[in-house]
Amino acid sequence: MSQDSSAANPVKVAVLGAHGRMGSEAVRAVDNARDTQLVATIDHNDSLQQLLVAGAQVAIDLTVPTATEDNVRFCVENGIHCVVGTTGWDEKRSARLTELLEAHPGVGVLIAPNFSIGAVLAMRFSAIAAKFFESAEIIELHHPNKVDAPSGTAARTAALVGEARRAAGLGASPDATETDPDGARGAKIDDVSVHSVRLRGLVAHQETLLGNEGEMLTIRHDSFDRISFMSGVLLGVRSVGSNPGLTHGLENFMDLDA
Ligand SMILES: NC(=O)c1ccc[n+]([C@@H]2O[C@H](COP(=O)([O-])OP(=O)(O)OC[C@H]3O[C@@H](n4cnc5c(N)ncnc54)[C@H](O)[C@@H]3O)[C@@H](O)[C@H]2O)c1
Ligand SMILES: O=C(O)C1=N[C@H](C(=O)O)CCC1
Repeated sequence: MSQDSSAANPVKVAVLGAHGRMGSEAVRAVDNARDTQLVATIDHNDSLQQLLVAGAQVAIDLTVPTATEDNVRFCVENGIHCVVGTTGWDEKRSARLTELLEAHPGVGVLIAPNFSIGAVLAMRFSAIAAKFFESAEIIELHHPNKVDAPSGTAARTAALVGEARRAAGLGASPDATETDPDGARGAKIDDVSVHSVRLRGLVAHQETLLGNEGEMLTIRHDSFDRISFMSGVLLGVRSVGSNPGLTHGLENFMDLDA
């Protein structure tokens, strides 16, 4: 699945959002890997034309929900593959991107709600376990500088859990709450309650709680440091060029069934 890259023939990579928390870590990761070459670093107010001048083959987008769609459109229209970690890719945006990619065959875009291997596995484990439990809720906990809630990972996990519950003929989790004026029961995504905590000291953490009479299964993942996302970012960079069209989720580039 991987693009043919090597130290002698490195993939030319640009990082968008390069001054941010994730972007600066990605700049280091791309710079340090033997088979990738950092050719451009772009942040707010920099011109995307730099990508063309630098001959970028893959752009990593780690910006903000309001900017990511325009960035990706520019890249696709110019034949640059994209690895996207930025949140905000709802169904409408994804549908527009799929249409755009149909007009640009050969270009690949990976949208990865979470690049950490543990979080990808936690999402998969949650989806597998979901049909065996009467109740399911998600708690996501992040640093207080995060601009969106709930997290992209929690939204994706809730969608996977909701889909598995529906397929198994389960309805919404039992809940006798009659009034919830302040949203104490969380956001509802695919009939799954998602609770968002923002706390100084945290990076990115999530729990899927699954309950039956007399038991609870907790599937928890913790990213203590943004380095945890970098092997996934590099896997995306190495794989996206040989996977044209839209790929949703890093698990598609991992051998989870082995
Ligand atoms: N998929 C994952 O594994 C993963 C992990 C962590 C964060 N994220 C997501 O990545 C995004 C960035 O997170 P962060 O914590 O690094 O945020 P951040 O605020 O630290 O960084 C965002 C950067 O993007 C820049 N920016 C804003 N508009 C831009 C534009 N039009 N072009 C280029 N740069 C622009 C900002 O100036 C800033 O430097 C968020 O959506 C976050 O949820 C994803
Ligand atoms: O720090 C963030 O912001 C994160 N964003 C992603 C999300 O919203 O799921 C991934 C985890 C970290």
